[in-house]
Amino acid sequence: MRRKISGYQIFLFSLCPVTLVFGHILSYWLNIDADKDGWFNVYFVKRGWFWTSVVGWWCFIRYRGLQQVGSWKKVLLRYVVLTAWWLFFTQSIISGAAPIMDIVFTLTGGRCNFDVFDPNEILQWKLNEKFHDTVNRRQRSLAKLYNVLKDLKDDPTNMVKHALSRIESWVSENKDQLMEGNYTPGQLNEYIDEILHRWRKINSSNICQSLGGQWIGGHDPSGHIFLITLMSMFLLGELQAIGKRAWRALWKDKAVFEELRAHCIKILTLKTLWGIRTRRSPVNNVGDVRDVLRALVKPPLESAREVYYIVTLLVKYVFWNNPVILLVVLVGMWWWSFLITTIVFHTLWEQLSGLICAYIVATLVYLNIN
Ligand SMILES: CCCCCCCCCCCCCCCC(=O)SCCNC(=O)CCNC(=O)[C@H](O)C(C)(C)COP(=O)(O)O
Ligand SMILES: Nc1ncnc2c1ncn2[C@@H]1O[C@H](COP(=O)(O)O)[C@@H](OP(=O)(O)O)[C@H]1O
Repeated sequence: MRRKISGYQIFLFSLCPVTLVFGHILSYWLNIDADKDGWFNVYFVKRGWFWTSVVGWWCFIRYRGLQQVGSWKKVLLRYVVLTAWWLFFTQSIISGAAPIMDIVFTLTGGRCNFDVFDPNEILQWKLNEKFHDTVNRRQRSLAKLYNVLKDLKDDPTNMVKHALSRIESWVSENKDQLMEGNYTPGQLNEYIDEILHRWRKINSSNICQSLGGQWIGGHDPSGHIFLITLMSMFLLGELQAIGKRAWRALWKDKAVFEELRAHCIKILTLKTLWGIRTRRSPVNNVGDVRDVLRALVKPPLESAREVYYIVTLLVKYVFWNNPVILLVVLVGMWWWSFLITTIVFHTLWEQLSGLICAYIVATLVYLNIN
């Protein structure tokens, strides 16, 4: 017999594909910049599986507890399947072997590139502006490349030493030395490339990045689209099981809002220095110094106490009693990053391959959750 798909499941299974189509359409109208090195990308999205695991498991523990062995074993199994797929697809877990996404990339003609100098500027010796997309990234990559080449100094060929001296002189902004050499920028790029590829098997984007190279040329399935699809479907998929309890808990605690309101009103109605009337001495009609001092010290202390109550109430309400709020915020953050990726990064085919690879596995896992 055919199982009925609920409205929630339609939402769960269509969120990422619909967002990809939506973002792709937006990309024709919008021309936005996204910072690859921004804190949100670096500390949240790029460590997304960590945040997703912590919030997902915390929600499960708070709403279901660990007593019902049957239920957490199923959750654990789903988590292990998704984690294993994420690891195989994006990380080099077996020493020397590349992750699936990097195997696809190299099989379709991609490689780690070291075109440091602009090959068209034979006399000028300019840095290749296409070598990494921002000045900061280029500088960081050059520093990495320099360190690697420096460690290869014992290489019998003169080439390495030559390349090394040239990058070093570039880094220290001494272009004159570059012009004196007998090489063209294009030849030097080739030397560096050859030396590094001969020295080490560069078969993953991680190794390439660690050497300062640029991972270009092949079909590069979007790691962000892949990871965010997997994370969103995990969080929203598990929300199916805890949703009702979470919703009830959210409204059970309504008294918290009254308490919060009372504390906010207290802060707003605290008497400040100019709100306090000092008692005047009947002898010389001068204001009482103690009143002034009290007015200086008391309001800040009382506000600090109220702020402390408010923060404690909020932390208890969100982190302890209603962690589903964290889950929803996290899904919102992943959705936003997904949208940005679809607008700014990769080709449509690379986005689609990232999506499909995560989507198929997550759909198989969550189609028969009950
Ligand atoms: C009830 C039974 C007990 C439950 C037992 C489970 C307890 C789990 C508790 C949770 C603890 C947290 C464990 C988290 C483990 C991790 O995942 S740590 C590693 C985190 N790493 C990431 O998140 C990296 C994600 N990033 C990427 O994969 C890549 O950067 C990218 C996004 C694919 C991009 O790749 P590029 O090549 O840079 O483009
Ligand atoms: N939403 C987003 N915000 C910022 N950077 C993003 C992004 N989506 C993708 N990127 C960046 O685009 C590059 C390709 O991403 P991916 O293959 O993971 O989809 C990565 O660069 P770096 O690997 O140089 O950091 C990644 O950080």
